[in-house]
Amino acid sequence: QSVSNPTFQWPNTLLKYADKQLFEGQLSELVSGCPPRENTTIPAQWVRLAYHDMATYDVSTGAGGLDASIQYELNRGAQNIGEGMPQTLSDFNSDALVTPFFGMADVIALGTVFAVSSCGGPFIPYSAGRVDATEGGPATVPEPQQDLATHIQLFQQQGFNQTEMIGLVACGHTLGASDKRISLRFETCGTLLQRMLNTVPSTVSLTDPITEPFNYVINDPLLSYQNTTFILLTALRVLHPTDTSPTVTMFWVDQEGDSVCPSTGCSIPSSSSDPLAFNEIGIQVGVTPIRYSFKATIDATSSISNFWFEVNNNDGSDPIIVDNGGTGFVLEQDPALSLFVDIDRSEGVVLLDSNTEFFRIVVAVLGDAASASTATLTAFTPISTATAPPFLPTTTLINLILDDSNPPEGGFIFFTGNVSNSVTYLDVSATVDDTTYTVQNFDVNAAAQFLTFVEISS
Ligand code: HEM
Repeated sequence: QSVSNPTFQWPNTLLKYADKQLFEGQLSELVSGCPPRENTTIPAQWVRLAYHDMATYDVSTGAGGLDASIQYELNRGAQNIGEGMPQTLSDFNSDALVTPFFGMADVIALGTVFAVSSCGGPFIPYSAGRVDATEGGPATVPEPQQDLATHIQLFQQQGFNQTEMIGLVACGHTLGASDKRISLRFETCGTLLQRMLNTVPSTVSLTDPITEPFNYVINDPLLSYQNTTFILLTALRVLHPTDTSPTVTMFWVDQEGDSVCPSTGCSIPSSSSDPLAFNEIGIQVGVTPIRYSFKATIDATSSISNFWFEVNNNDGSDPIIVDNGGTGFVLEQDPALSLFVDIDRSEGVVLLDSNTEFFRIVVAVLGDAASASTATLTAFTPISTATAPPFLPTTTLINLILDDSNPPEGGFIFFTGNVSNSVTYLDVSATVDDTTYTVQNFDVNAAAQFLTFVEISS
């Protein structure tokens, strides 16, 4: 039995994150088992919020739709009444899921996928890429005292005909306080709810729907410069039936020039293999995700141009080459090897007195000490500390300083700066003489598990 799930083409930060949240993410735990809250259920509150957010869509102008404008629309009397609305947004805020490329609107849609599934409804194929509004939309949520003609007209404006309206209302309302969950299983519920979630402003384009976890997803490589070598950390998520025990090998070739790798490439076996936990949606797929980790030591002079993997199922079948659709996983000199967060030189710091933690980030930049150079971090914090919606992430610009404790070495200079442990993503930028290098969407959580933590008591 072979697994033939869709192929993931790296790098695609949005798709990779969407796959991870859909099949491994913890948001699903908040609605596991269709739990009650107040006189209703959490899933019902999440789905109602998604509909009310989407209900601003106007098919004639292409404006509105699922865009998180609901964050600014909660003071509209009858339309968005109820504690379930701010509570739902608070659930989403506290899960720290938004990123610079995945906003609250994508979280609202993801929440509906989990909510519907947890109450016995169908799996809704998930697309990401929504764009968050910065203000409220028109007040076009249908109200119960309006007549049928008004409801029909409002749904038409939202892109749904009369039959679809009846279907969508039925699918949504079986999630509420009443216990008639049966109609969620209507075949059409999945289709109608998917359309509801994918009703977005006409200027927005969504990813193709994700229906299954991708085969072979790699972790973005993490680098460190150490004593004439690059240390490269990466990992490959492999899905396989439980009756095989594959071995996975990483290969790479160097930059043209001084070759130290044989013509077949340098290679190393995985340093560890660990089962990954899929969430309730992921488990339904029925395969075991395993993460194979790699730590490659690469001669810094011959360097690396691309890498790939060989998955051997050890069952007599030919090994599977995982090479990103033929190109390999390419590391360009600029920016990947010219500017990187140095994972071994960076560290976690625990302040024992206050029991707080922060990260001391060290950035390696190609250049010599005499170069005129500056470096900055843009730090992204997903969780808002606001007590009521809108819950908005914050970004902070941090000027880095030359790092005394990491003097220039191997053609690199090292900058440092501290970021709070509530930061999840970093953009890094450095200018050396007249050259600017930038790295976007560095995943702090993914890096944090490789950091050394030091404890200090002042
Ligand atoms: C003519 C259109 C609609 C009208 C007039 C309407 C009206 C209402 C009203 C009055 C409530 C009770 C709110 C409360 O007091 O908590 C409600 C609940 C709900 N509605 Fe709608 N609705 C409409 C369409 C939809 C659609 C299309 C969906 C989703 C697909 C939806 C999903 C829900 C859910 C899940 C609840 C239960 C919320 C909870 O129990 O907290 N509704 N709706």
